[in-house]
Amino acid sequence: MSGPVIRPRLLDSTHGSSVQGREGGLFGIVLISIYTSSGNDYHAVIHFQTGRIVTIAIDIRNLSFTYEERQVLHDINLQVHEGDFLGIVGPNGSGKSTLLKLILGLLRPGEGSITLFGEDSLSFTQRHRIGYIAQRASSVNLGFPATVSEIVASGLLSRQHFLGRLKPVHKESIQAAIRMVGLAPHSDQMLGKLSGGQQQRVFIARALVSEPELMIFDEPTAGVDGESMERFYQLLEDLHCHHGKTMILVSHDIGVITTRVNKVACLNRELYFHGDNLDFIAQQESILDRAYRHSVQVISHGH
Ligand SMILES: Nc1ncnc2c1ncn2[C@@H]1O[C@H](COP(=O)(O)OP(=O)(O)OP(=O)(O)O)[C@@H](O)[C@H]1O
Repeated sequence: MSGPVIRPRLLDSTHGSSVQGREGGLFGIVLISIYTSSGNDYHAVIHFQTGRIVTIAIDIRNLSFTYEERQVLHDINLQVHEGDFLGIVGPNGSGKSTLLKLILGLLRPGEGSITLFGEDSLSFTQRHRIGYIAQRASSVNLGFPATVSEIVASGLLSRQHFLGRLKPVHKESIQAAIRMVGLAPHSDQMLGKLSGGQQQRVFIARALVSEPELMIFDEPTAGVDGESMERFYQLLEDLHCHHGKTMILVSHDIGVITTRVNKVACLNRELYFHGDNLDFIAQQESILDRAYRHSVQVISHGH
């Protein structure tokens, strides 16, 4: 039998890593901790079926958060594994965006901790590993006079590149990101001339250009028409299945959550469910009933 595949960034021999194992017993997974001489403590899981070691991209432990005097997140424990496509669902005001802001290091946890690829979220320095796509309408001024290529190029700023000094390799990355989202014929067009669905894909290309491993989408289809939405979800599936991206998608649309993602988290201040989408579907009624406190209105578009 061939041994587990160990990804180089997980076990960096220059750090003199060692691996300790502990049987988890759940779903044929062994939890391991990898201690490095640099002091990082990476957590990972070994999947017996595939023999792969999978990094825990996000590790949220005992997280609580309060705005002024109002607690909006209480004792959240959640792990996102490399390769997950996690859908986060919950009613209005249930803390979904707040959770994303905490993951992105924009807010400080009141209690508990968030670890991104083994580093504390507040001191995380490898921002290019995470792509964030906000709600389209609120993210930029759509009248801003810039072409698709220029908007996508701005995604390289997080890696300290400057537009005037783009090297051929960066220009190729920009065009590759534009091709990936199917907008090659529009690369020189002004953003404001594109449809809502196309504009959304420009923002995805902007996030893709720094080659993130983890992509986070906050209500990405708000204001996007049905046909564009279908194309948009096909793109997400492609990024997940064929480009190996780890994905988090916040959506009110429970129909999308259950059919497009492979993991679901149901949030309303507390975490009411976290697990496989098929398990969520099987228990959906009782989970939503508890989480939405009997005021549930399930929006399903039957994708
Ligand atoms: N900066 C802030 N200061 C005070 N309260 C806030 C702030 N931001 C959000 N809140 C409150 O915290 C709660 C959670 O908000 P959050 O935006 O995280 O929820 P959400 O689940 O993303 O909601 P929606 O689905 O409507 O976007 C809400 O009651 C909101 O009014």
